[in-house]
Amino acid sequence: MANGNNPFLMAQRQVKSACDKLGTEEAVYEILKNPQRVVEVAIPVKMDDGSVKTFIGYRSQHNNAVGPYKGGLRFHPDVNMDEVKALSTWMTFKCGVVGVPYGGGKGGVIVDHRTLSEGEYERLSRGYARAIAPVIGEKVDIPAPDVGTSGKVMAWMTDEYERATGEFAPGVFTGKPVEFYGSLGRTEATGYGVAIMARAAAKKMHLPLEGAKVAVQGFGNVGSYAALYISQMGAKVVAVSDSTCTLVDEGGFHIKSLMEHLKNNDNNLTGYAGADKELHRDELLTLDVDILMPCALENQITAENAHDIKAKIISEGANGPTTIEADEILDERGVVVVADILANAGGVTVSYFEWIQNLTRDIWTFEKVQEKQAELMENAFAEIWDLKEEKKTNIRNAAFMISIRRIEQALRLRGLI
Ligand SMILES: NC(=O)C1=CN([C@@H]2O[C@H](COP(=O)(O)OP(=O)(O)OC[C@H]3O[C@@H](n4cnc5c(N)ncnc54)[C@H](OP(=O)(O)O)[C@@H]3O)[C@@H](O)[C@H]2O)C=CC1
Ligand SMILES: O=C(O)CCC(=O)C(=O)O
Repeated sequence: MANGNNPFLMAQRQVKSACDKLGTEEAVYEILKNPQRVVEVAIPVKMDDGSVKTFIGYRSQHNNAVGPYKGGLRFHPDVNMDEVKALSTWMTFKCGVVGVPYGGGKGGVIVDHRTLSEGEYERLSRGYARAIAPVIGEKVDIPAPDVGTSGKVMAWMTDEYERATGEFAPGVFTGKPVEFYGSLGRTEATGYGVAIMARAAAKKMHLPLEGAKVAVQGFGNVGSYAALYISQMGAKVVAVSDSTCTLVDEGGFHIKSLMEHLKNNDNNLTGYAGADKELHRDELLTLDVDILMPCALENQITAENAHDIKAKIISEGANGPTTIEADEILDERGVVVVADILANAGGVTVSYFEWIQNLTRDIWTFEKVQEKQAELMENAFAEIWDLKEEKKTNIRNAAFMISIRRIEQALRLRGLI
């Protein structure tokens, strides 16, 4: 990994730049530049063939001045300590952007879960939950799904945590299945938010959403629902991709048919009969569209391809999809980038709603969840847009600035600065 594309260095530069623009005292960056704790665990798993394999996992707890650590768990072969540290840093500022009372955390395991049987996947998930049980808790650190994990994994982990501690603690993980203390609207939440943020940016730019062309990179939890909701808002999703290919349909995809195809095709987009053509997966980013939604992994939009991006709006479903150099190029070219810590904050927002329901034993309707999510994110967008205009900066910097102001207050009131 080139140093410039190390996500943790990138996260630190983003925080520093916003602290400088705000003129905060040095102690603020000094505290926020590193996670408070990073735990590495080795998880032995009995494999189906009788052998034992040890997997390495992490949990990074960035800052808890505002509230318990909060953030997802990633199962992916490229997981590493710096990535987890970066993702936990972004979580702290994401929670500050939408004003939910959490700090940032993130975890991961180095594994390609698709190579595991269902039983091995469950034993690994349970092993990870047991390993981090001493450092998490309903009011300490609350993990959630990310790449390679899902509601099913959160249910296994909640059960394992409860067995390990002897407590009934449904609020220790969020993103659980609705039938197992999950919240209606959590599965859809991140993608829904990415679509709402694209719509808010389009309105500011006087770009009619009706018929606007959209490309969505990554068709997992975030990408598929971002595609579904933006198409329901009137836009035309003309390209989607996953790690196997890019599919193009100039007439606009029927998103629910694509989601159905995935279920019947080993979770791969390739081979979908309803597409005009199939391209290499990376070709999606530079297609001639109005809105681009990167919903896969970090470092996708770089100095190498930023000049070729045709979209006028980018709504970042993924964490860290745009490098700092690419951000500068996009800024110069007038492309509006709705930054990850705002665009994908719908997930943690509805995780917060799930947690409230768990702690109070309440159950909210789908409509209530979506209405409250939309209101919270639209208000955050409006506040950040106004600050961006006032300070003549971009959305990312303004989002970090608003968040840092909130965290700085908590640090001060706790007597840490
Ligand atoms: N889940 C959530 O609530 C939240 C997730 N995020 C972020 O959103 C992003 C996606 O997460 P999520 O949807 O949960 O993960 P999933 O595992 O559900 O989906 C990931 C998707 O990205 C695809 N993908 C992987 N590599 C590439 C690539 N190089 N080009 C194109 N597609 C690729 C995968 O394809 P394949 O299946 O073929 O591997 C899959 O379709 C991550 O950055 C995550 O951190 C942010 C906020 C909340
Ligand atoms: O739902 C959550 O708590 C966190 C989701 C997440 O990992 C993220 O926003 O990147």
